[in-house]
Parts: sequence; C-alpha cells; structure tokens
Amino acid sequence: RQTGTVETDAEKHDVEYLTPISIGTPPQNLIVDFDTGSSDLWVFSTEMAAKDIKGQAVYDPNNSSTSEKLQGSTWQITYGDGSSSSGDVYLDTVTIGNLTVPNQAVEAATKVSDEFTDDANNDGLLGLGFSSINTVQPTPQNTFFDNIKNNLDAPLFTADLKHGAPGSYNFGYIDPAAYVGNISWTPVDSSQGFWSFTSPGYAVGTEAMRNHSISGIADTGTTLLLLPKSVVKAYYEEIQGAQYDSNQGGYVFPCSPTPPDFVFGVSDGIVTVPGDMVSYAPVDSANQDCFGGIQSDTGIGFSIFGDVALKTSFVVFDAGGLQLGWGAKN
Ligand SMILES: CSC[C@H](NC(=O)[C@H](Cc1ccccc1)OC(=O)N1CCC(N)CC1)C(=O)N[C@@H](CC1CCCCC1)[C@@H](O)COc1ccncc1
Repeated sequence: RQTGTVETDAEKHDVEYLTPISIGTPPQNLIVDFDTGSSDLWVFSTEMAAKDIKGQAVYDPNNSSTSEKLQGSTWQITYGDGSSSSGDVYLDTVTIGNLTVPNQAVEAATKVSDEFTDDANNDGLLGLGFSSINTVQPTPQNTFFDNIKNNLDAPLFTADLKHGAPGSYNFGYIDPAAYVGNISWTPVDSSQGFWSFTSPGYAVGTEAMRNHSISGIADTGTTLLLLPKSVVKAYYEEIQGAQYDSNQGGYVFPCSPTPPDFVFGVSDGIVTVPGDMVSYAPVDSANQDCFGGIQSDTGIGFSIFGDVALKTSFVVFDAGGLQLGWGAKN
C-alpha cells in the first residue's frame, strides 16, 4: 500500500492549476491540468502538426522504450467551453510524484483546438473523473487514479488548491495537517461519470441560508463557480453596480468595495467563498470593473463547483465511500 503527493501551480488569476507528470522511459516531463470533470489522460505529442504546437512540451512515444501502441484505438473529446482534441492511444509508464502506473493509457493528440494551442503552459489533461466517461474507442480506458487506487492506502485523493499560490494533490491519504475542524461529507452520484453532489442551500453574505437544492459537480478543471441563474441573480442583486455584461459574457461589478461572501451548504456543514475570491479578475486595466467568479450554469445541465469554490477548502474525493469531503483549510 502506498500514498503520494504532487504540487500544483496556480496560473494567473487561478485560471487553471498545472501539475507535473512524467511519461515513458526515459521519463518525459510534461505539465498538465488535473481535471476531476473529465476522464481522459491526453497530451500534446509528436504526432501533431507543428503549427498546432506553440510552446507546449510534447510526448514522443517513439522515444520511450516502454510505449506500446494500442492498435486501432482512438479518442475524441469536447469540453464544456467548446475546446476539443483527438488522437490515438499508447500504453506507457506514467509517474505522478512517487506513484507509478506501468501501463497507463496515454492518449497522444494528433489534433487540438485553438484554445489548447493558445494555452502555452498546458501540455494536456489528466482526467480524475470516473472511467465510465473515458472517450477511447472501441474500448474505454481507466484513469490513472482508477489504475492505482487499489494499491493506495485508501481509494481516495485530495485537492488542496490555493488562491494565487501552489497547492497539492495527495493520493491515498487525508493529511490531517491540511484542514481544521471536521470534514463535511456528502454522497456522490457517479452515474454521469462526474463527482456529482447536491448542496441543500445557499446564503448571500450574512443572510440566513435559503433552502434551495443545487446539484452540481466538483470540478478542478473549471475555473469559475457556475450556479443556477436564479441563485446568481440573487447574489448579484446585493452588489451595487453589478450587471450582466454581454460583451464579457457574464456578470461584472465594481472591484471595490469587496462583494459579499457566498455560502453554500454541504450536508451538515457550510462552505464560504470569501467575497474577495468572487472578484475573479479585472475586466481591463482601464476601469475598475471585475468579472465575477460566480456565473450562470445555463445550458450545461448541472452546476459546476469549479476552482473558485474548491480553492476555499480542502476537498476529499473518496471513491471508496463514493463521497466528497469538504474541510476548512488549515
Ligand atoms: C462549462 S465547463 C467550462 C470549463 N472550462 C473552463 O472553466 C475554462 C478552463 C480554462 C481553459 C483554458 C485556459 C484556462 C482555463 O475557463 C473558462 O471557461 N473561463 C476561465 C476564464 C474566464 N474569464 C472565463 C471562463 C470546462 O470545459 N472544463 C473542462 C476541463 C477544461 C477544458 C479546457 C482546458 C482546461 C480544462 C471539464 O472540467 C468540464 O468539462 C465539461 C463540463 C460540462 N460538460 C461537458 C464537459
């Protein structure tokens, strides 16, 4: 039985969190986005057209003595923001921190959409969702976590994302030094392949909690906190000068004064998103308006508790108990 830990770095405005992994023999080092909202491990590769690579590190299966092509297998994925990628599949050794999976399905990109080409710091995605939504055809493949979870002290991983600072992903153990008080546990519905749960209610600032079920996914790969339109409207009504800005594609408001906190329930506990984390980022250097970190989930089909929510807490993704744990950061 083993455990592992790896540091993850917050990009500017915490827009995404990037984590080092290594693939192949000798090890090829890439930096990827750990994404609990999807279940494919795919990377930029030497099989892509040179014009689609702008600064990213690439995986070269021909330069790895342990790579083995998964003949006839292909993959294609489209994300919630419309970005997409596709390619073929190799089995190869993947190491994260001190943890190694010898024959992990590594999805080598042959094509990626412009959003990926333009994101120079990101060499690919490592899915930490449930393997049921892996896109490899004809036979879906297991995630890194599914491949290693039975060798871990416990079949769980934790995400400790920080605001503008490196955070960490731990595998197989809950670090008691990472949180204070009790962890609030809530059951997970994995039927759609996501870490889905239902929050019983929410509150704006110091107001009383409103009973309003919010069903959504805990998603490290989504930057913002995407909630039902009615909840978002109720929140921004409390901020002087807040308005929906169709150019920006979301609610915008004066960066100061600090907006009210947003509180959501997690079974018997609560999670507070501090107002200063709701001011996601200035819309432009000129005026003092900020793009909101809380936006609508319209069109997605469920809410998304993305990085704006996750970085407030120490979050346990427990596949054994099929439950999510939210703890107050130490
Ligand atoms: C409505 S899910 C939107 C979400 N993508 C985001 O959150 C992107 C992330 C990003 C992209 C590029 C640079 C920096 C950050 O960021 C923004 O969209 N924004 C940040 C910046 C802000 N100004 C505008 C909003 C999303 O598809 N996540 C997926 C993973 C994501 C894909 C793109 C690369 C980074 C990882 C995944 O977990 C959820 O997949 C689905 C969700 C729902 N059904 C299907 C798929």
